Amino acid sequence: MDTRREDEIEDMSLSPPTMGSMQIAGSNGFGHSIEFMSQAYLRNRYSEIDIEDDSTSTHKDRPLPIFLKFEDVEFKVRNSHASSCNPLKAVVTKVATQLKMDQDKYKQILKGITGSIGPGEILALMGPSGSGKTTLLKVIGGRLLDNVRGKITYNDVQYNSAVKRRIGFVTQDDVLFPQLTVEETLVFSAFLRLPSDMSRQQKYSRVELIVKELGLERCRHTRIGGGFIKGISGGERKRTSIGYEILVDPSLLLLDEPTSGLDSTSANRLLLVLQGLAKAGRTIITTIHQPSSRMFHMFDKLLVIAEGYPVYYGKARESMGYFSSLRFIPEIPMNPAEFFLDLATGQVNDISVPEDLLESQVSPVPEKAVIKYLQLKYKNILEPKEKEDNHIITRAPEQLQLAIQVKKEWTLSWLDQFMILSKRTFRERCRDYFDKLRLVQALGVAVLLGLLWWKSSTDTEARLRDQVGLMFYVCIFWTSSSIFGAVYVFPFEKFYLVKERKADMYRLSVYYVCSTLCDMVAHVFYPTFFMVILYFMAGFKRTVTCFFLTLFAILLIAITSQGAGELFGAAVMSIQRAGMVASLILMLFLLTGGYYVQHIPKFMRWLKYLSFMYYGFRLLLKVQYSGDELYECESKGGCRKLQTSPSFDTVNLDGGLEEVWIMLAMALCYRLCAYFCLRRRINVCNI
Ligand SMILES: Nc1ncnc2c1ncn2[C@@H]1O[C@H](COP(=O)(O)OP(=O)(O)OP(=O)(O)O)[C@@H](O)[C@H]1O
Repeated sequence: MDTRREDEIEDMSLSPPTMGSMQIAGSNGFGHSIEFMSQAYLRNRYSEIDIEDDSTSTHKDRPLPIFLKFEDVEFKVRNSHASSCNPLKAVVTKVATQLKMDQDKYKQILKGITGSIGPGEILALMGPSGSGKTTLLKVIGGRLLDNVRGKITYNDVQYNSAVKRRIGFVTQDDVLFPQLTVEETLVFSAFLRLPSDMSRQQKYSRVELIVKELGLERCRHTRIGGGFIKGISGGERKRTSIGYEILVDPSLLLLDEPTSGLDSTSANRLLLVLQGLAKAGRTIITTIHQPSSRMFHMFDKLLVIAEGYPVYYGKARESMGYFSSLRFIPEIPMNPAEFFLDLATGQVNDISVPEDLLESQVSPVPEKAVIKYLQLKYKNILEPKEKEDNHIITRAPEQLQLAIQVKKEWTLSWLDQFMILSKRTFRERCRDYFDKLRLVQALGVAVLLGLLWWKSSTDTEARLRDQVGLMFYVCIFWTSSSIFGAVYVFPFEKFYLVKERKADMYRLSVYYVCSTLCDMVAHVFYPTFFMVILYFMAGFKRTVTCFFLTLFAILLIAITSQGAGELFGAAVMSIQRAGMVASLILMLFLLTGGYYVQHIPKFMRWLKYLSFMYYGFRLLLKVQYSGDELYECESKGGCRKLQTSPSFDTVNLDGGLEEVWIMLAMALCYRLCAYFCLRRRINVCNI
């Protein structure tokens, strides 16, 4: 057994090993990384490293070049399209589309967009808000597959799971775990995504290289943050998101608004990084709102979209010339991006317009007319461009076409994925602020209950009643605490899960098992601390067996409730609705738990058999009061010792195995249902 290997597993995200021959000398500054990036390009750095060490690249050579071509791409959605995570609506939409029904209810978002891009190039998608940039990016990235028309090819091959692995997608909102540091984020991603034939040392080195390439050294040990947690800056967050994607050396990198929220200097630096990545052989497409003139000149190609139609596609540096040739000329000095956006929204206040457009319209020219004019003009010149693009695409080498048709396989075995993901999940959940609050709450409530029920006994009927009341309260407390502790997990992690599943990082079953087990630690430890405090303060039966059996009953309640919480969360997948559903069901379980109502009418009796609180409470009673004595439980709560044979409503408190089996079966059943709900929900979710 390789002991070093074990140590590395233990301390995966701590100090990465030194890089030996790959150590990059120089300052930690971001500017230096850029310099480094261009040097990397000039010396074909990735290939050199492969020869020297083979430790930084996923592939033997530079990223497999991807020639992307999209022809006449159209995309539509139903007008009444609601939550994309609603499987029922998704199925109805799909069926309606296939039957070609409800055509008028569709909204056309992309209306015939054509273009192409090769390795080493950056294509900028520009257009006003709502014009369809993100949608086009998602269609190209294979994130929207239904209702798409047109042809999209990657080295002349259509989208498939092998192509998917070659695509990196940086979403507009950075989907990163707030509790992890920058380095942990990258290390865990590297361990989950890089192939198993790469050694740990090589994976660390790859992270190290990315950290340096993207100038993340200064914040590598800072948490990502967000919400209540103070974390890294917006620019650092964006660079971490890019690093997360380029870890696996994608050939096609798609970025949605990577500069949004950044100041112009940070945005400019980010684009320099992208330029470096493109020069290293990647194909890059980015949507961008208002780049500065300096940034604009870093793009190789430009696609301007207005209301879903293309109004310009071609070399970025020729774009001004194109609009001038149409006689759209700015009357005041304007940044090119600003000029194109004005045109794409049809606002021509400071722009002189062609005479034929002026003649056919009233003054001032309506916005719609400008957009229509631009679309028509673009259509007329589209033909020759297409021919030129075809020429580029058909030159894609044969071997690339073959190389991309690799069958999809998981990079790691189930167990390996489990080992890495459970470590990440545990670390991330342990740092959760709310989890710590739950522990404080549990300990506080235990002390409070202990003081209120100080040394309670079963000497008199009234005292017995008190103790039974305490038991039911404990039952309620752990049911609600565990349900609410679990119900938000999947709705909250939905976006992380969708993102990582789209990148094929791990199997859903691995995620589910890791999530359940890591959460279970809290669901086991917190009730244990709680019971240690409460049990002896409240004066329950003082025998070791009784203590452990009571603890076991509480743990069973907590674990079954956790399963129920997971199921409710996975079924609704929305933070607001999950809370509401959990409260309603909890109330139902509480009422039918056997304390408030015992003589439930026959037609409603089935409810109590669904309530695990009913079985949990019975189990607690049996543990505390089992023996020779028989107790009669009354409708107003409480039980009393019986001297004679039990009456009709008497519960025989011996045993308890039946309740244990029922609750174990319920815990398992809830989890199985939760897993299938999660699978169903996540597969139709989109980000
Ligand atoms: N699933 C959907 N259901 C309904 N409408 C949608 C859907 N997806 C996109 N749209 C609509 O399509 C249009 C284009 O959206 P898209 O997000 O692509 O625009 P965008 O150009 O990226 O905008 P922004 O710059 O503001 O991000 C918008 O009007 C949007 O409301």
